[in-house]
Amino acid sequence: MTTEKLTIVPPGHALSGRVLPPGSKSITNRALLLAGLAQGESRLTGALRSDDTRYMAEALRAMGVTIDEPEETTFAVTGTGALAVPAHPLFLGNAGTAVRFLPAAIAALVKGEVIVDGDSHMRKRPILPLVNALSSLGVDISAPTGCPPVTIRAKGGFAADRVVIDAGLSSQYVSALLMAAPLLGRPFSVELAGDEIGARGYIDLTLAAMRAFGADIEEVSPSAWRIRPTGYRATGFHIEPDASAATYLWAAEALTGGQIDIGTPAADFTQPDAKAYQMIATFPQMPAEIDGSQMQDAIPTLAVLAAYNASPVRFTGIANLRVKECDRVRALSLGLNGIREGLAREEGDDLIVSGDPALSGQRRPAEIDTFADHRIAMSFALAGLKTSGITILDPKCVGKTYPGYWDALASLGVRYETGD
Ligand SMILES: O=C(O)C1=C[C@@H](OP(=O)(O)O)[C@@H](O)[C@H](O)C1
Ligand SMILES: C=C(OP(=O)(O)O)C(=O)O
Repeated sequence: MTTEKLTIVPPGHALSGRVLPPGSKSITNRALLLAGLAQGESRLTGALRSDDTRYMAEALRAMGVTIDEPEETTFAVTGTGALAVPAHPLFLGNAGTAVRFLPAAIAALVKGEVIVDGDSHMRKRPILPLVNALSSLGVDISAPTGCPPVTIRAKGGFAADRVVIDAGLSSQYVSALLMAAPLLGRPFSVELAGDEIGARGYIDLTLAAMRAFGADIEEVSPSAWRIRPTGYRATGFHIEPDASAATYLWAAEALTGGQIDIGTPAADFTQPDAKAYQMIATFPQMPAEIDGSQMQDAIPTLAVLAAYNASPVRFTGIANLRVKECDRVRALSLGLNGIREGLAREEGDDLIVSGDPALSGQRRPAEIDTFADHRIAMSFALAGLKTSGITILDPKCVGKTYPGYWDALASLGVRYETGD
């Protein structure tokens, strides 16, 4: 996909067929890291190959981990139980999982200076709560802007055995500290500063992956964990398909009245975004209010679907969508209002989508600014299934988590006009 823009041609028929979403980004990047921290060879199957997982794999390679890619969806990872000082700053694009997970593991294992950096979007995504938590553990770490780049002068361990972390902005800070904990020489406790945590399900994904690689975790309370210093054990690990990617296929099915077999029942996913399936199933009678706090990455999908719903939908609990790959609340309201003025409005951090089934079959030329955000591109493509004239700018940004997205829709009969 080298084209600058892509106009979706509404297929005019129900989308039916079989499309298997790629492996989970969240689980692949956890598994790559944990396998890289273990001694010996781990074989990761069902894995995602995309920009985000490439950045994680390249960073681990730069620190001495051997990673082979024998098949399209398999990584063979051989770790030594140690991480070397990389020769260059680690450039991690806009991969939140890599940028947030790596500094804690580096602080725990590396002896030397490491710079963790990302692209211009990542340089606007906050990391200060994690930096402050690591500082409180005696780690020499700085991020002058509160966002990457982050400089860690690592001493290979922490000076305390308990950390309190504020996860209001991102659960990834908690996951980072949890995954570093088994590497320390003594038991370590991770506690949340408040009860409020969006995306709690991602912490459960972290705990499950850690346990699969041999970690011993006691859940002291719903917001506190005690982890024994076991290190990690190399293992074979299968990664389930990506639930956030699945939401586009579920929504395409609901919008067009089709039947798309994604190969995995919604109830079988362990990722938080699978909860969106129930919401999508209510279309075109979606609820008047949807709390997005526990299925954040599915909100762009649900918001574009809501544009075709019979009644308005208010999305709440989505404040931290403003600090994702872009300000998603703004990108959604701009894109929806670009399709039809008044289709969406922001109220504080809530997004209200008015719902206009008459958009189906209309021609509404609109160029959707994706702000290089894969989820904005993938969700607005759904509008293009029903309304003609929807043009997605920078369509290749889907490579962050779903490089095969445009081909997947094409395999269901969707056609495109390119703007080149
Ligand atoms: O831990 C993870 O794998 C993720 C956690 C969520 O981010 P936040 O914790 O920053 O909300 C989610 O949006 C992101 O796509 C993946
Ligand atoms: C927020 C996302 O990604 P990350 O934080 O991992 O960059 C996402 O994939 O929607």
